[in-house]
Amino acid sequence: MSNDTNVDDPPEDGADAGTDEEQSQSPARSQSQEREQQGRESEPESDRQGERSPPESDGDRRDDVDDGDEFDDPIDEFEPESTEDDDDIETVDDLGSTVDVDPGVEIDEENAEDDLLGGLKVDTTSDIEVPDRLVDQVIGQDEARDIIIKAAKQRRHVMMIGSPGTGKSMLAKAMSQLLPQEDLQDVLVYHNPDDGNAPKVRTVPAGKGEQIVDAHKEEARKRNQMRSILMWIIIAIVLAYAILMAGNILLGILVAGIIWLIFRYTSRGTDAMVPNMIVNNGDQRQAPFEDATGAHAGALLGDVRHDPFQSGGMETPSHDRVEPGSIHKSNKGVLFVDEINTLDVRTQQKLMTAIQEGEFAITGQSERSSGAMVQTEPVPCDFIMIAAGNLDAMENMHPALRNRVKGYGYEVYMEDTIEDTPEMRRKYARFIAQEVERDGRLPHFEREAVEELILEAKRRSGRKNHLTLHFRSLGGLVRVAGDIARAEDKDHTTRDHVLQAKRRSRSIEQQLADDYIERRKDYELQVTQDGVEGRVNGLAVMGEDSGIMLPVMAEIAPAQGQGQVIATGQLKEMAEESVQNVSAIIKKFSDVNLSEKDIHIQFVQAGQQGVDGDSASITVATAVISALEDIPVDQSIAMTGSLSVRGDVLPVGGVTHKIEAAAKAGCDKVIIPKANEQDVMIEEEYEEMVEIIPCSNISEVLDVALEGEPKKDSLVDRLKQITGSAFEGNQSAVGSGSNPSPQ
Ligand SMILES: Nc1ncnc2c1ncn2[C@@H]1O[C@H](COP(=O)(O)OP(=O)(O)OP(=O)(O)O)[C@@H](O)[C@H]1O
Repeated sequence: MSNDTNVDDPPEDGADAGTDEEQSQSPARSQSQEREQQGRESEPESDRQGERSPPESDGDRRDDVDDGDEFDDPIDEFEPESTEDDDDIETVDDLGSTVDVDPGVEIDEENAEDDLLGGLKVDTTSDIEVPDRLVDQVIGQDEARDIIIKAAKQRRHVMMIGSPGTGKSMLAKAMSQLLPQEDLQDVLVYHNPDDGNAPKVRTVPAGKGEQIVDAHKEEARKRNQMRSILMWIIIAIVLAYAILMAGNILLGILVAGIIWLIFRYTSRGTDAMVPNMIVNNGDQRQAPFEDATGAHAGALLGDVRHDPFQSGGMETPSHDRVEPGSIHKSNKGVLFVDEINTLDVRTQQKLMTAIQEGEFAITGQSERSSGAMVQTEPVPCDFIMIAAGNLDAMENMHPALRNRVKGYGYEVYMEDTIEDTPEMRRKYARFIAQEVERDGRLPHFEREAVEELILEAKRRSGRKNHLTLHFRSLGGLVRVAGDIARAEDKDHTTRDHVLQAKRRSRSIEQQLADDYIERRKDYELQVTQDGVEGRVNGLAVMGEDSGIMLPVMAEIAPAQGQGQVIATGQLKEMAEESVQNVSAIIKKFSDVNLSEKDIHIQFVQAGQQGVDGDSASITVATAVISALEDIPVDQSIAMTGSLSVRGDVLPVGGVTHKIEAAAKAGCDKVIIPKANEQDVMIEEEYEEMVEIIPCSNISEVLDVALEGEPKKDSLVDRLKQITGSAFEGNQSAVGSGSNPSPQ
């Protein structure tokens, strides 16, 4: 591959990509650049109407690329248009770092702390200014944002790991806006007269490629025109001679036909001289951003199409069949690969080579295709890779590829929540304005609608004083609410629209959970009244945002041999372990000889998914103790909490959704771990329906859940003694019904 200013001639040899400046910027590319220093170029014989230029040294290619004046004829007249004037995108030197963007609205600083909009004095989101640059639109993720800015400056690769919808691809796109546009190049592939299966490659400054192709086409057109004229003159002479001199018109027609055929088939050669522009950055206003998520080898690494007519003058020249891959299209820009672990190992290895070399030859990816015979000179692919994925992406990523990213870049973990501050709430209001503007059709949101969405962001965070950073799903809510307002032909989206949207945009898990609850009501499987021995209403989470009530039943039966704990209901590993922990406590404090008994524990209708996690261990303990002691459990209570082997109730996830599920199912009280008390952010409508009882040890749980007084020296009584001190201390919390509001 070569890169010089003699734009219309393919070079004979040499390999290059990048510039001296890039050399200092991208250590990953040092090998290719060393080669590039040695690369030589010369013009081919075929193209230049007899003109030849001697091979010339590449020297400093930066100069070559930037200097369009030395273009040879006939391209000289096609000076590339300057791209500087219309480049209004800031370069990395004036990035402005992570300075906060002014929302363009007055702020009531005094009341900012208590105001859900952080003191923003706005009536609707149309009053809020949306920043132009994508990097300024990113909310939260300060570390990732700083890294992206730094990596854009230093041309480093980045690996972003985190939950979906937290801004990974947004940051990658933002990075492409930060890269300098003036480095962009067009890539042309030329026919190689010496070896038809080894097309030559040349890079030229962005915008110049199109001019070269046009010039070649024009040249080819003129050449064809000349040939046509010549052909018709010869045919006319032949016909005239045949008629006038030989007197044989048939012979004349025959010869004319042969001449026509000869001209027709030999004319294909002139078209072959037109280069194939595989990367065209002529119209690019910013460095390219290529999303190669889930791309197969051809789309990622480039391909050469199959040619069904491989001979007889019908074939398509190999350079015309070359297709660029994402790695080539993202040259000087950003290659974004989400779920990088889904790329097969060979593709990951090739990607690694491309990163290392900064250039990668294109060949046919299918072994059976005629394209596999073709291999171009190396094509530049000096991209910055942003690899993204969830935590498991790291495990399955090729270790050497990860090592490349680590060695020449940064790794960053995306945050899921951010502290709730007035400044952050102002940014959330701006997020809604951003989403409305991006969509282009949604009515702007009224102040109350924004407040409701910020409340929802708090709720979805699942942590006190935090806001969720799962913006994709929050953006989904904005769009549904806006769509409802639009369908009603309203000028603005109101709080009511947001509430409707929340009901409408329930996740599949929420819809399933609601369906379960309905069905259980039909079959009277849901017991929420009276006391039942050995039965406890447990609570579980489905998906990310939905709770479900899951009864647990325990039965004690005489053992056939050695007594054992038998748990059914598709328990997963963690849940099984929690059952073992519970049985440890019971064995220790019960005077019943458990070696003679089997303890059966059933997770009733746990469903297809099975039970994961240990958040049901207080439920299991309560059910078993109730069955052992023959004390009924109050069925108006539901509970969630993990249990330590010493009887402490430990915090669990998803308490808000679980409490809401218990309320929906008809329970009056919900026992939760005391440590989770601050995470409760239930919807207003459920606040009146349930009393929340935080507990810190199993004794407190039993005290609330079991009906009637425990007998002296019973298991319940003994448990009270071991957890007595903690129990005394937390007595006040029990039954207090503390019910934190969403705010
Ligand atoms: N931090 C953020 N600030 C502002 N908007 C955001 C942020 N994160 C996500 N968004 C919004 O959510 C949309 C989706 O985010 P994005 O595609 O970047 O997520 P992602 O992390 O790449 O998810 P995935 O891994 O599923 O591809 C963005 O287009 C943007 O509108």
